[in-house]
Amino acid sequence: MDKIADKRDESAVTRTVLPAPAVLREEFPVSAASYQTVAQGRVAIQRLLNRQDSRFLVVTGPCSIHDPEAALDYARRLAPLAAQYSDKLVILMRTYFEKPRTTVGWRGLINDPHLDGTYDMSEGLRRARKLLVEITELGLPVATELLDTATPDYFADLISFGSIGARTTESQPHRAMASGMPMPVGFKNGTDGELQIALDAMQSAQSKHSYLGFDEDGRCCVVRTPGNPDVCLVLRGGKKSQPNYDRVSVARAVACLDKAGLPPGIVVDASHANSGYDPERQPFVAEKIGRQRLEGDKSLLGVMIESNLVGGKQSISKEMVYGKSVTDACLGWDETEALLARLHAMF
Ligand SMILES: O=C[C@H](O)[C@H](O)COP(=O)(O)O
Ligand SMILES: C=C(OP(=O)(O)O)C(=O)O
Repeated sequence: MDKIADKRDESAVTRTVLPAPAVLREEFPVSAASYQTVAQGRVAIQRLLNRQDSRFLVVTGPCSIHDPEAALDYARRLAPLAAQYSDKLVILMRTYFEKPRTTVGWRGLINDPHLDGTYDMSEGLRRARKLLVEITELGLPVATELLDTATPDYFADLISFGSIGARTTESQPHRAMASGMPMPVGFKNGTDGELQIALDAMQSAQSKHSYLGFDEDGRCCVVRTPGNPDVCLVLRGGKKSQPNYDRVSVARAVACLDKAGLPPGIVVDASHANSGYDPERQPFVAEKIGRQRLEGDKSLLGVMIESNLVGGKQSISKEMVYGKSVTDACLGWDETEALLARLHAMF
């Protein structure tokens, strides 16, 4: 009998060992100030989810962080506003270090911190953790997308709100990972606008799971989770320019949550398909959500904004503009500051 020729070259796959999570946690420990910020951020969101707090949630920051210095600059501008508006708004900074791509492209600071295809993930994880410590020390809580199921081991202790993205909401490993996260987690509807996968994900994440993961020393282990009671739905629109934040879409989402026995908490991503990928439309969407909420739709907990120091986006090159997105186009700082003031005045 002919032998089946196996033409795969297994030596073509290489592996580089990373520092264990415990090593980075020791290198960049959580200070007392950071601990307090993270805990207060988590409690604030839990209270919004449980209707014990009627403030409006605003998660704002870069689509992706590629320059920690610019991100810290953004945080230093946002932190005083978050404190100033804290009577009516719960403001978190969007600190996204991992990017899911439709096909291929730069995958974020953790994956490729030098933006040159060298994939120095050890440095990427260090930069991400260091920045999270620095931002939370300013008293500003942060939100991030939990994209790779292993990376939260390196920084979950610094995050107040996690998000599972449109491309991974249907993934079993992400649901299981979210079920053990120590912070509230929002699940996005699918890129095609499908809500059901997010509802299923919320139900799954509320349950206990056991899955293959890692301990703080990086050893492979069975991770057993208690289930995460603090979950919500994030509406991000469907294909390209198909928004789902209008009254009818929100009412439909609330009815679906109710039918599934899930809490009626909804956050609206004012970017992506909800703004037709036009960053200048985000204020319109965010203010519309604010008005819908004021007019009685209490299921609307708040909004997410993609914003940076400079509006728009740029390609990765040798001469990049400071504070400008290298992934989706963002709203500029001045417009963001004005939007926050208007949202504060609205409530
Ligand atoms: O928020 C970011 C992007 O929309 C997401 O990473 C997909 O980007 P892409 O379609 O450019 O790959
Ligand atoms: C990738 C993102 O969003 P979505 O999953 O909705 O595409 C994001 O918010 O960075």
